[in-house]
Amino acid sequence: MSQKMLLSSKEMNIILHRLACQLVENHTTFENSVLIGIQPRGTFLANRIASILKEEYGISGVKMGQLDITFYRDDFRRSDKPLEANKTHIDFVVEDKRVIFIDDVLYTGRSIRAALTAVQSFGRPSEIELLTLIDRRFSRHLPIQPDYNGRQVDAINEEKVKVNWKENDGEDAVYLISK
Ligand SMILES: O=P(O)(O)OC[C@H]1O[C@H](OP(=O)(O)OP(=O)(O)O)[C@H](O)[C@@H]1O
Ligand SMILES: O=c1cc[nH]c(=O)[nH]1
Repeated sequence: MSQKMLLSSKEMNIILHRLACQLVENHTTFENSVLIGIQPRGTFLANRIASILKEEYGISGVKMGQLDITFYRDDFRRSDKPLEANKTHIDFVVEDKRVIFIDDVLYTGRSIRAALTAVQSFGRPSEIELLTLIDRRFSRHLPIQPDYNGRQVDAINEEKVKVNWKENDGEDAVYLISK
């Protein structure tokens, strides 16, 4: 196995600030907008974006949720590894809200397809956008694209993009892992 760094901590930081800035451009005060991190790894990105909104733009109290999609995946019965469900925590209704899904990597699009189904239990949003740190373009199985994206990555199916977060993995970095 070999790994190559795609983004350093410094580069990630620049991208995170740009993504937060693009959100502010579109959502201004976030009065009617909510952030939903896709479990598990999208929640780290959602927390970082929320911190930047607060620290850089003074936008605090943005509604934040975490959505687990495990049992909404179309391939969950095919999984050969034990399923590990995470917590869904959405303590607000999404009815008529502008929802922003946040995930670290967009690959086939199946996780986001599952999230679109899962979120319906919490109401009918007026719109749903997608923010991702890494878009593995040319790998999609479904017509799903990010509205806000950090970096496009071209990788073959045998490779994996791994996003590390300081609070979980001890460092901020993105790696391309070849098996
Ligand atoms: O567009 P997709 O093909 O659905 O891939 C994207 C998803 O893949 C990753 O999670 P994964 O299910 O690989 O879990 P893990 O890497 O945290 O084990 C990542 O955090 C995204 O949620
Ligand atoms: O490269 C990939 C593909 C799916 N999910 C990841 O986290 N990385």
